[in-house]
Amino acid sequence: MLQRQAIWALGAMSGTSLDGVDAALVLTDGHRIFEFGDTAYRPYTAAEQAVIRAAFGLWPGDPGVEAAAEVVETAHAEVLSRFAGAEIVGFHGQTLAHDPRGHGTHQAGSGAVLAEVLGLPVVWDFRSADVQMGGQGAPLAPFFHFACAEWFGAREPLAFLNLGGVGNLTWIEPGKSLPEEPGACLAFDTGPANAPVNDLMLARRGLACDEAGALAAMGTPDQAILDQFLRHQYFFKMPPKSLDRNAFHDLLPAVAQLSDADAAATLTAAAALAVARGAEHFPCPVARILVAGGGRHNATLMHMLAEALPCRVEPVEAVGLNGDMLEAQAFAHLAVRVARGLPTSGPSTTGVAAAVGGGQISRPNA
Ligand SMILES: Nc1ncnc2c1ncn2[C@@H]1O[C@H](COP(=O)(O)OP(=O)(O)OP(=O)(O)O)[C@@H](O)[C@H]1O
Ligand SMILES: CC(=O)N[C@H]1[C@@H]2OC[C@@H](O2)[C@@H](O)[C@@H]1O[C@H](C)C(=O)O
Repeated sequence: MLQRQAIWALGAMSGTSLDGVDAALVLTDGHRIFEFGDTAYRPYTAAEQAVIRAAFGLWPGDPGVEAAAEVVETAHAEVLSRFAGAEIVGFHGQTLAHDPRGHGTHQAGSGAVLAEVLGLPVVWDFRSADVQMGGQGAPLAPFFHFACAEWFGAREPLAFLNLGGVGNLTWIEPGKSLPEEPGACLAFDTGPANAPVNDLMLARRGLACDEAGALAAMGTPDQAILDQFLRHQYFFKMPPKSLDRNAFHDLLPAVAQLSDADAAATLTAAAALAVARGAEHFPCPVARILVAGGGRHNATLMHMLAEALPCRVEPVEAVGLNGDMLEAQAFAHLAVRVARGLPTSGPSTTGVAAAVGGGQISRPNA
């Protein structure tokens, strides 16, 4: 593999919401993105979701983990074998447990199994090395975000916001320096994003989410609850920082007395205000925040973000990116970085002691 040559890499991500597997082709040399290629999505069946969900919080060797890994491998093999032309695969797997200061990090699914099935080198286990060197093991998308900013010709500082179960921000100063050098990127979790609203919708309405933010749009946020929310110690920590998923466990009980619409409005406003608090940590202001992840389909959340932030808030589609595929594309790009010995995280993105190239590479035996 020539060091400078761009190759087609195939990335795959199975997110925390457990809806399915996203896969995408990227032409990259590990530094620059030259082209985005085909994408595909393979939903999990309800039965598959149940097997994986039963293994949430478990570690390698625990009962139930092997079954979850098999489901993850089968779904990935199915969707990834639809593609032709890739030279390498970046396989994130499904995070079952993440405890950077304790056990470590655990993504289900073996890259070695996939390498055999696909007949391609597979880069996987992207997060362990970072955690072992004292990093948070997440987020890993920032160096890819940096390459995206260069790809669409950004000249001013900007930020990417991912609105999944939690929110995370990457602040970028394009052209400033290579992303492996501190100063060009700063990344951190903002706080809860879609997860509390989803939990509320499930508990009160039996629905998976607040479609387009329609319920929240009918309610009024409760200011006292929001004030209390913003006093949480997480907002006073300096980035890079990542969220303990249980850190905001008292948010849902706090809205128990509110009507469905007011509760949805309050939780949606909390997500937006958490992002605004996060933006206060940017080393310098940005003109725009580009939003990826499912939360950008929530019009009420997007509206509240625009109100809370002193800059433009736009879906990543505004610059020609695909907000549903960004994470899969990130692992395609990161796979090439790993194969070429380039770092995948650094002190300003995960808090790791020094820039580190995570991931192991499995090659087919034949
Ligand atoms: N049309 C919609 N209206 C409202 N919310 C939506 C819509 N589509 C997606 N969402 C929200 O986005 C969530 C899924 O987001 P996404 O696919 O980015 O999560 P994920 O990648 O699994 O999570 P993470 O990035 O935390 O791993 C859904 O659970 C829902 O809350
Ligand atoms: C441990 C883990 O799987 N974290 C995921 C999760 O999903 C979104 C957010 O939480 C982010 O921190 C990360 O994934 C993205 C792709 C990242 O590492 O950048």
